[in-house]
Amino acid sequence: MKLQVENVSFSYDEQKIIEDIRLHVKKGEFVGLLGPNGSGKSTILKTVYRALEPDAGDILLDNENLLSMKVKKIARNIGVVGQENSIPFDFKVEEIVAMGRNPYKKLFEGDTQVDKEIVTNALKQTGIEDLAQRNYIQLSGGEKQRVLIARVLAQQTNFLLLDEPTNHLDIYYQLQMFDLVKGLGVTVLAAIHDLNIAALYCDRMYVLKEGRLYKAGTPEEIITPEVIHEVYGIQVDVIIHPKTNKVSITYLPKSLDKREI
Ligand SMILES: Nc1ncnc2c1ncn2[C@@H]1O[C@H](COP(=O)(O)OP(=O)(O)OP(=O)(O)O)[C@@H](O)[C@H]1O
Repeated sequence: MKLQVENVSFSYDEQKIIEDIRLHVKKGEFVGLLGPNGSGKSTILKTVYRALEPDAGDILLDNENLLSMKVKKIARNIGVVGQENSIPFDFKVEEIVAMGRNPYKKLFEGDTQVDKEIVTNALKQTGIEDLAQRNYIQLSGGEKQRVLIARVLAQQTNFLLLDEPTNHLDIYYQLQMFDLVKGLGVTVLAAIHDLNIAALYCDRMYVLKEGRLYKAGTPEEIITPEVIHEVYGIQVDVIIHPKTNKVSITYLPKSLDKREI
């Protein structure tokens, strides 16, 4: 499943939020969206999962126009883990994960044995079997996030859109979740703040600045002291880590003595 975003723009009232965004994600690729707060990462993802309608441009999923695709078809093709964890009613965890199966059902159709096995498996994969009978509303931020990741796993789509999917998770679960998603081998477009995590998992990345694409490339091409300074205005040190063979970044705070930098 591949995605093409072609010259997409979006404004709230008169204010341009993203402009002329061109990006693509090849089948099986893990692509990161980076950029400072407010640079437009969520807005791009929202236009792809149709929460927002672009003012201009096209979005194609496997060459089919996503903007005219039926909602149920989109739900069978695209799984979304958004930033907000709110669920309008207080369902049990297991019920929320089972909602991942809805795109495959007719109205009022119950869960089949296969659905139940898929849900059990998603609970296991995310390590939340113990939470299955708990009420969602009572969970911590990180637990909620794992429930929503389990729901998207139960949805079994070939394409995932992730908007900072692990921002509430401790580092153990962050790595577990990214390993899990990477292991699925599906196509992924993910907004990620943590540059080290992005470098570990992304095949390619796009950097946004003030609603426009600033640069695209591999983690080695993007995560350089120059680019990070231009985009985030901070000093960093970057090495290729001998164990991971991936870019590893150290932040150099302003408070550090200039001579030490
Ligand atoms: N409903 C809205 N009405 C007006 N402006 C909005 C609305 N939602 C978002 N914006 C603005 O759009 C811009 C882009 O926001 P967006 O959420 O896409 O950024 P982001 O890169 O995902 O940021 P973050 O890293 O903080 O999550 C911001 O300046 C934000 O204030």
